[in-house]
Amino acid sequence: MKILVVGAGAVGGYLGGRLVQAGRDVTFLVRPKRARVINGRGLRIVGLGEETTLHPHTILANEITSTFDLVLVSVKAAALRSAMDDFAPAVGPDTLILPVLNGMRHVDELAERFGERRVLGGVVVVSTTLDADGDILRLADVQSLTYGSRSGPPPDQLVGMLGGAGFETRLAADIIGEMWAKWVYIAATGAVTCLMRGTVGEVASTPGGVEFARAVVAECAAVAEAAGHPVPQEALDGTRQTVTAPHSSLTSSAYRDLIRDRPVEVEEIFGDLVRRARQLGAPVPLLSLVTLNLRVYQGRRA
Ligand SMILES: NC(=O)C1=CN([C@@H]2O[C@H](COP(=O)(O)OP(=O)(O)OC[C@H]3O[C@@H](n4cnc5c(N)ncnc54)[C@H](OP(=O)(O)O)[C@@H]3O)[C@@H](O)[C@H]2O)C=CC1
Ligand SMILES: CC(C)(CO)C(=O)C(=O)O
Repeated sequence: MKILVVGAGAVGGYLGGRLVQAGRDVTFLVRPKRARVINGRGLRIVGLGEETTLHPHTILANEITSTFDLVLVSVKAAALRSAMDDFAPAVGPDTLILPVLNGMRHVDELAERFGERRVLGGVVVVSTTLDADGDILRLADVQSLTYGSRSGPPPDQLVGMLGGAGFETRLAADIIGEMWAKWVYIAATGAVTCLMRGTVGEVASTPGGVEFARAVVAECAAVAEAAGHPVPQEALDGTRQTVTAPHSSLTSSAYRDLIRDRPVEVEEIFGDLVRRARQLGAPVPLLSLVTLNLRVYQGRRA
């Protein structure tokens, strides 16, 4: 079973790297600069006491000559459109496409381009970033991938392809519900950390911080509920606990991008949630505020 990982960044490099370690048939679709790094110093996974160097197969867009069984899409939202052009030749009649981007709207873009049936839903929980050397730096010991079909039959063939490779995997019956739950989690974590410019713990240990974080979670959860995908109580309690933990060093990838002056996935994580909330009549003053705040940031960068 041939897997093409599109984007060897923090998420794709980590999951793809684990699959390489487990002996799976993995190729990374990369752009020339990233190819030079990986072909020079290797694909390195570091942090939390680990220092792993791998030498995976890499390929550039113009070198794709065959199709793959699975395309794992792990680019940032802003790069999705050009990535779709790049990996299109790798998509054959039976290829499945599994995106792991945060948010929801990438699924529609992929389905519009490649067809509803082959585009799965995916939720990844890792905490990784690329360091100055281009190595994949692990920030927390969490790694899971939940995936599932959005409409067609369950993709049972992926169980063996992705399972047992050093990260948890789960084939979900309701992947759209799981994506909403993750969206609530990431939007809440992102809003708290980006708006307050601090870690979860810094916000929670400041007077008013816990109340603020709770209000953000309530807003996000109300949108999911209004959209017909209420977050299960246990997951919601977990999110609330995570974003109000006083000593937590947790941030979000949106916040990590913000403090490094990189583009933030503003529209995908926050703007799209606000848009849906308005359509559904759910009040979202805090999410509107973080969206405006980050749009100003994004505008200044442009
Ligand atoms: N980091 C995290 O902890 C988590 C991130 N996510 C989500 O996962 C998604 C990916 O994030 P993350 O991995 O952090 O992002 P990164 O920026 O670290 O990685 C994205 C990678 O995609 C590559 N890329 C972009 N366009 C192409 C292309 N056309 N062909 C090949 N490679 C391409 C970039 O390479 P280049 O060097 O060429 O620009 C880059 O290496 C986002 O939606 C994010 O929200 C979800 C959970 C956790
Ligand atoms: C799970 C979490 C919060 C890990 O960083 C994430 O998805 C993100 O930051 O994008």
